Amino acid sequence: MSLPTLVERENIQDMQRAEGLATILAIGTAVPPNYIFQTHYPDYYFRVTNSEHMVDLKDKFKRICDRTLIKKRHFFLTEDILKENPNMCEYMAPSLNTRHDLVLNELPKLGKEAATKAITEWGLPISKITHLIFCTTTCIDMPGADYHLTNLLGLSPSVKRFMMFHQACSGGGMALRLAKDLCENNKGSRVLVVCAEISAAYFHAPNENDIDSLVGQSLFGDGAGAIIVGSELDVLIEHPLFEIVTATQSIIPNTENALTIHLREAGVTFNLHKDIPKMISENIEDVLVDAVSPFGISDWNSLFWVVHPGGRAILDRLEVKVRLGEEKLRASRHVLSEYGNLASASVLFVIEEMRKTSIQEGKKSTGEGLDWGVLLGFGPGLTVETVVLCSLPVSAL
Ligand SMILES: CC(=O)CC(=O)SCCNC(=O)CCNC(=O)[C@H](O)C(C)(C)COP(=O)(O)OP(=O)(O)OC[C@H]1O[C@@H](n2cnc3c(N)ncnc32)[C@H](O)[C@@H]1OP(=O)(O)O
Repeated sequence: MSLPTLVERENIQDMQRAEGLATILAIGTAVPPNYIFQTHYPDYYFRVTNSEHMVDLKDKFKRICDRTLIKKRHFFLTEDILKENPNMCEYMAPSLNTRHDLVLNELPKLGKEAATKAITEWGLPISKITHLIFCTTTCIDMPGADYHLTNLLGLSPSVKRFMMFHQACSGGGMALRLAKDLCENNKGSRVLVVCAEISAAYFHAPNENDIDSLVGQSLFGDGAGAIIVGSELDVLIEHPLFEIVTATQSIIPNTENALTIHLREAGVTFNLHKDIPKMISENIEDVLVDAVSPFGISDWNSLFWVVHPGGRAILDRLEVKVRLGEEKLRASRHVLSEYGNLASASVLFVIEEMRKTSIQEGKKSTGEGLDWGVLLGFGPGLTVETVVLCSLPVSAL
């Protein structure tokens, strides 16, 4: 038998590719039941870390918490768990083993809760999931959370798994970028994306010489988001929510040390430069021009916006810089207020919030009635993940 010719090989490649854009087909989110109101958090945090004597630092922390515009955050960690694990409450004490042991089982379970909601909404049998992408900054272990989630959900043992460790807040956009490539290049594929974060990895006691870390303690919460992506839909069962038009990544010049995240014996530590909001806002217009001007769009207010709610100041500065109407970042501000910064999972919560309110408010499309939108994730680097989306008619849902 002769080997396939070049033409025949190209035909094989064509047959392997899907037609049409990768499309978001379902979304699910989950949070741990335990939550703390932000107004109560300074008292709680300084009490559980035995830091009540740091009166001035606590006052500063209260000021920071007030300025976050976060209402509440959900946490797997409880006061009882922290009492049983005092090394987590001592500033930078070796505690990586403790943190990993606590989180290892919980992370796939939280991911399962979000994924189950997405799979139920999607409507096809679970055996149709061909790929799984699991993204977390919370713990590094093998076999990873992708493997455990495969077992918990009962996915096929031949599901093709991708484990994305330690990608922080740009991880959600990155996972969507990978899902798009997988769907469009593998006919018939259905990709389950799960981003799950448990902030126990980066809970640290206060220290007056580490205000970056203190700022982080006012921001991060726990949550998991799941999305199913596919091309060439089964239109009788599947309901498209958003098309993924393009997905790109860029580095903001000269910001290498602005946001760094490290895995240490004390858990995940981070440095947050005070100027992160300024650095993002001053560069975002260039990113937008690259991403959406090829489609003839230059009016940023004609887009719907799914922005990673990294902190109130990031949203405020971006809104001013690109002259957005005050309602444009409503979904991002809502997620920040209700859950805090959920790192990689945040953008999935924002897109879920956008589709939910678009339906509730009788808008014509899933993107607040608009056709084109942009999803922005920000992570260490500073790295920006930009996903251009098209919304779809609500009437078809
Ligand atoms: C994990 C990832 O990959 C991506 C991420 O999302 S990382 C997280 C990104 N988020 C951020 O960087 C936070 C952005 N910042 C903010 O949202 C706001 O600055 C904030 C809510 C934290 C505070 O609000 P604000 O309007 O700046 O309040 P402001 O009154 O100026 O600051 C409060 C105090 O915090 C201090 N502060 C604020 N940000 C600081 C920072 N990054 N480092 C050190 N100190 C900081 C201020 O100096 C001030 O101290 P005093 O009260 O003693 O003067």
